[in-house]
Amino acid sequence: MTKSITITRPDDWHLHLRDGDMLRAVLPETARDFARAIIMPNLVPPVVTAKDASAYRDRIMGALPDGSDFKPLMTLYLTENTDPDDVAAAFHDGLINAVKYYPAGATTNSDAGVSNIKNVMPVLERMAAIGCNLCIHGEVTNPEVDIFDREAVFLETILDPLRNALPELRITSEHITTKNGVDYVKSADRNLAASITTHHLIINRNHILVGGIKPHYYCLPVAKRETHRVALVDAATSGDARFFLGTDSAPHTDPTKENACGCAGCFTATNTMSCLAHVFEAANALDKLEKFTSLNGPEHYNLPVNDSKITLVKSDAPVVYPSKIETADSTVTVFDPGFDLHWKVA
Ligand SMILES: NC(=O)N[C@@H](CC(=O)O)C(=O)O
Ligand SMILES: [Zn+2]
Ligand SMILES: [Zn+2]
Repeated sequence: MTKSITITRPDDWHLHLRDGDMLRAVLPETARDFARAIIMPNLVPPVVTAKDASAYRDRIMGALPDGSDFKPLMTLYLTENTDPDDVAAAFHDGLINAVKYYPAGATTNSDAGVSNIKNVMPVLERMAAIGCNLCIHGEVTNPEVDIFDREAVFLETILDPLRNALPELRITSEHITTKNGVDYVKSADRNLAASITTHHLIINRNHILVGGIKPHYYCLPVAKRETHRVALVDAATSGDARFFLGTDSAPHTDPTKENACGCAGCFTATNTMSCLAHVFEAANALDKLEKFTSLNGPEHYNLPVNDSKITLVKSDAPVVYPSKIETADSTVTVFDPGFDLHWKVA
């Protein structure tokens, strides 16, 4: 039996495209299904100034497949030396849609991030005044805090005090992985939303660790126990406007993942819409998929909804997609949900 669903073309509110050969390899995977994406600035060196963002946007546009109308939404990487005037000018010019806060040392290429939030308050105050969104990787880095508790501790010790100090600041709590994150976002009546990844709707920590270590399921924030995954699915499929898709598709080459000190990141760009249709159908919530992938994000970012549509078709035979994509020097493994996928973008 064939089933289909037509929805507004989706956007990805958290995406890593990298640069150079990797950019050229992964960009078509997102541009195929998505109209826009918020582009993460954690390159080496990071995208810190308006000038950096403008040059990076040009490189992305140069790597787009012919005829693609995909639009990258640029961000700046917040450092303790970020100039509020540079951020304000970039936002007013429409060059950037958000600024990204990485706690120093929390994740891939975050060393230039924030060590003490006090040192970035002038930038955050300016962003609150002009309506520029702050995207946050919400994990503390204190070595004493257990890695599975780092998100919950961040909410209590950094995010909540920040929101009390600057209630006008618009914030995206990115890639939330816990029921604590869901509940915290639900408790906010304005200026706070959360992105949820594709893989955190599918895997829990057992998938990473049971029966041998699975490097391609290792990402940050690390997947938590099943009760948290269920809370994320409930939030994503609820239709609540405060939750939307940010895939956090984060390509690393196979040798850097399958390594004694493997990199964090799951590459989901290739099969994200197939995975999401599966998850939403299993939750009896296919009618909420469009809100999660296409409507709630633009509302939070004060952007128009896309006018084009996509159709997802369900077939009896499993969808065939590559298990790896090629880059100039290596391969990148595509996220394996662990079950057959039957939905596909037509
Ligand atoms: N999510 C990840 O595990 N990795 C991301 C960084 C990030 O989003 O934290 C990356 O850049 O590889
Ligand atoms: Zn992150
Ligand atoms: Zn990310």
